[in-house]
Amino acid sequence: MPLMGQLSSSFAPVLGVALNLVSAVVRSYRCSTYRRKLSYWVFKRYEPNSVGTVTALLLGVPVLVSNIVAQHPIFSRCNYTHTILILIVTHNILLACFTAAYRLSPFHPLAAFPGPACAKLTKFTVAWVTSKGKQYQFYRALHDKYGDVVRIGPNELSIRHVDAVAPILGHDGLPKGPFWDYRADAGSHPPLVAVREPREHSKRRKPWNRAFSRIALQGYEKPLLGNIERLTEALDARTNQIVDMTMWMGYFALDFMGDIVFGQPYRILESGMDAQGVRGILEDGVRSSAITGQIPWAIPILRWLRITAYDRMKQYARSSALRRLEDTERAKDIFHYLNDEQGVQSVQRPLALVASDAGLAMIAGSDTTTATLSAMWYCLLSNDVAYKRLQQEIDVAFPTDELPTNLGTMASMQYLNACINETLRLFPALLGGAQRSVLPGTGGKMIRSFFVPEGTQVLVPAYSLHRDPRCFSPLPDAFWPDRWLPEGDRAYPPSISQNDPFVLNAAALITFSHGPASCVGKSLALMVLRAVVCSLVHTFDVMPSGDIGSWEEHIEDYFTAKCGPLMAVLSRRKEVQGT
Ligand code: HEM
Repeated sequence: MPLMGQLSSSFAPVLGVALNLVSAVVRSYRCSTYRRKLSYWVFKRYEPNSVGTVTALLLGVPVLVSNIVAQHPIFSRCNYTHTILILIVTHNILLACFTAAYRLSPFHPLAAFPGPACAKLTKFTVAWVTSKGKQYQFYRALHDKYGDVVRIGPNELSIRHVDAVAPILGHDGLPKGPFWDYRADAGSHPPLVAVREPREHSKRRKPWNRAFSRIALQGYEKPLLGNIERLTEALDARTNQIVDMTMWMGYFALDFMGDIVFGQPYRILESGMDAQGVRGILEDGVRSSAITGQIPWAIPILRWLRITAYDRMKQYARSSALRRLEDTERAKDIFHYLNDEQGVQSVQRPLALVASDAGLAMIAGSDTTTATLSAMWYCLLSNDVAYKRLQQEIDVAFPTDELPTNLGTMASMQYLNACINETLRLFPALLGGAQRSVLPGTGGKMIRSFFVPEGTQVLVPAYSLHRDPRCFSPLPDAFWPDRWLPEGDRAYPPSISQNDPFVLNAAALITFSHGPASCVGKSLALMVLRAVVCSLVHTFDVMPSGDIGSWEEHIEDYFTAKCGPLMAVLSRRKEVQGT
């Protein structure tokens, strides 16, 4: 007998029983049409992701109908437990099929938007891509293939267009999306970045605005220069050896942020090692948060199973906050403002809330600064012409051998700031962009010429937008700081001519986001970037060690960028060549 025939004859009875079973279940379900329809309708209409609702729909509904279904003759040999199990399995298979069919169907509100079927079907696709750290490349490849608007989830769009920046992120834009859900235990306080309700967010941002006022920033100058001095000393002790610039930028960022957030540097620069494993705690927390943010309904389950690194990061922030409270000589650090130690507010902020926000300051400040500084070294070490030109500008501005300390002078240095802008463009620390939401009940939103239905999540993918030739041309993928200079000061590389069309759309630079939830620490970040690069380029000659060409390929995107090692050799400059 041919193989197919044998198979069909042996499987026929099994198949028959299985089909009979499914048809019995379906027929029995007809007795309870309303309940079956209820769960499908709820999923179809709301695609819920709260654990309670999902559990009720997946398990509760089959249990509810079990009494009726159990009467059917096909279940006569099954005990009650088996009947329930069969019902749960069949119910969920049917539900998954209906949901999948609906998400791919022309009846879905986002049916008109192109995208890969795997992303339209489930957010697990982006969660998986995120777990590999390649979200930013995934989005870019999708935009290159499908165009400016791509469906990246059942209910989510990525929009790569400068005209989408203001409607999504701006003052009349959209509130934050469910990426930030479940960041705090019930009754506890999410950090500022996770506050989705716009009025609450604006209220919570007030102490942050005080922490980054002009006066407050002046207070952070001394710790900044102190930590740069320690960084310079640590690198000076390692001149003519191979050092990992990413690692040292990370050590600096942690020490500095520890100093200005909690008034206590971790002294990692002095010891040359992260003995408490602070960097690991923060990196694991951010990575876990980036993945689970794609499937936020899973967070309570992971928390219940005690397997979320995000909570370890929160505990760490809390213990740092408690230590800071015991400090009798309280500096005017960020904690000072977040804890309202000036007594500006009529109501004292709860410690849990202050700890949550202080933890955010540590993470938001250190990860992003590390990634941007590493990227800046990569750009400079790969571009000898730019490095030399920057060194020359620094030498002119700071002609003595002393470490540069005048932060005002640095702010006005044209080429230094052009190099920083160009790094922020090519390597935004939040590569994928931040999610916003068209809330249910709002009737939808027009973004450019597209109508985005309510219940849709949207983002502007920073990395893809920053490399869009319609916004930055020529050489959108290359490090060319001159694009940020006035026309007369630009030097053109041989590959391009002065007659090539030039486009610089600064509105498309969203490294610090845009609008009411944009980076509150932007001024501090720029001050730090200028001071670190200025001091090190002034003091050392930094050379790449080996081939650093593939550094860019190893960047991982866990909401904030995680950069791989960048090996370099530093030598102390004999004397500054100032004029
Ligand atoms: C190069 C360095 C930095 C980059 C590229 C960066 C980028 C960003 C971006 C893109 C956002 C917006 C997220 C969103 O729209 O949902 C953000 C928010 C934030 N950043 Fe930064 N950041 C940097 C440095 C800092 C520093 C030094 C701090 C200081 C503590 C800081 C504190 C914050 C806070 C608290 C938020 C949340 C703001 C809110 O939700 O209102 N950032 N940052």
